[in-house]
Amino acid sequence: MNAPLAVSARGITKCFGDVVALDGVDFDVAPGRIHGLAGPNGAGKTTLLGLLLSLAVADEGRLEILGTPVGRALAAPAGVAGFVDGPGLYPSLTARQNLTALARLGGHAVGDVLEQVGLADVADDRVRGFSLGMRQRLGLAAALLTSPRLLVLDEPANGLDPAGKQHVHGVLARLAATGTAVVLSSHRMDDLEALCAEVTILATGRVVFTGPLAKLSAENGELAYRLRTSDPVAARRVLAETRGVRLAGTPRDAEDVVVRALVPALDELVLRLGRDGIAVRELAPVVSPLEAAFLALTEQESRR
Ligand SMILES: Nc1ncnc2c1ncn2[C@@H]1O[C@H](COP(=O)(O)OP(=O)(O)OP(=O)(O)O)[C@@H](O)[C@H]1O
Repeated sequence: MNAPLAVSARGITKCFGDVVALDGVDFDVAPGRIHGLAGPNGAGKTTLLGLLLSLAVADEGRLEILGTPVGRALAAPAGVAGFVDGPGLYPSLTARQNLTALARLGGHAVGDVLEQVGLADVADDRVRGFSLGMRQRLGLAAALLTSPRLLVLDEPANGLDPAGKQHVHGVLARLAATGTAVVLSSHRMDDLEALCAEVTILATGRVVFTGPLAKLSAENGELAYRLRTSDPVAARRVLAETRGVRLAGTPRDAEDVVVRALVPALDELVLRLGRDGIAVRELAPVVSPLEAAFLALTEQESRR
């Protein structure tokens, strides 16, 4: 028999008074997947993560976690770990003492998880003096102690420097490779693109996209690309003559142009430039496909 879905949500609705935080949300995550949750402020991301951690109960809908239907009790099913709104830590204890207090819950050795998140050198320092990024990593270590099969994280890269971020990404990727599902929210589209093969985009409590990132890029259509060539004047002439390519602006650096095109038209432009002896030195989307889709989809929703 196949392993059950880590998360299966159907028609989840959650209100706070008059505010509809989640409105009929359908959402699946398979084991071993890193699933990103994106959406503007107030879209419902934290509310959804809170339901996965059993910090709150949905008003309507059906939620199954690791194959177990979630009832009305505020108790997370076995195998779920994570945190929203920052990890709960004791500032007056050291990193090691914090984890030792939690380690009675089971699983891994404290030293091992401190090593995994890159805090071994500061294990015996008091958490009071920890930076935001260090606290985030310690929160992740606390979650790892229980060997979760579903890990839920709200903005895990918050406060992390680039090296710390890479470290945490590595930890999550290794965890997913062993079959743990990870659901994380982020406002950073580049982080989501680096980590997740699939995303859900929420806007005002509704799912406006859920599925593989590749599908999002394919559906998104025309993107803006920054183009740098060896001969900007001649390049402008070629692009004016190429069907399906539009000049969308000239950035501050006059060497570059911004063009809008679908991928086939862009291919044609590059081939023509080459045939005319104009070298393409740089060609990249101005905003990533995920960011472009995010903006387009969440804008549509807010106009409803
Ligand atoms: N405990 C609460 N009481 C009242 N309203 C709440 C509560 N929690 C969330 N809300 C409201 O529900 C909506 C969704 O909030 P939520 O925090 O889930 O959004 P979010 O996508 O995580 O936002 P952000 O990106 O700003 O963290 C918002 O309108 C918020 O004000």
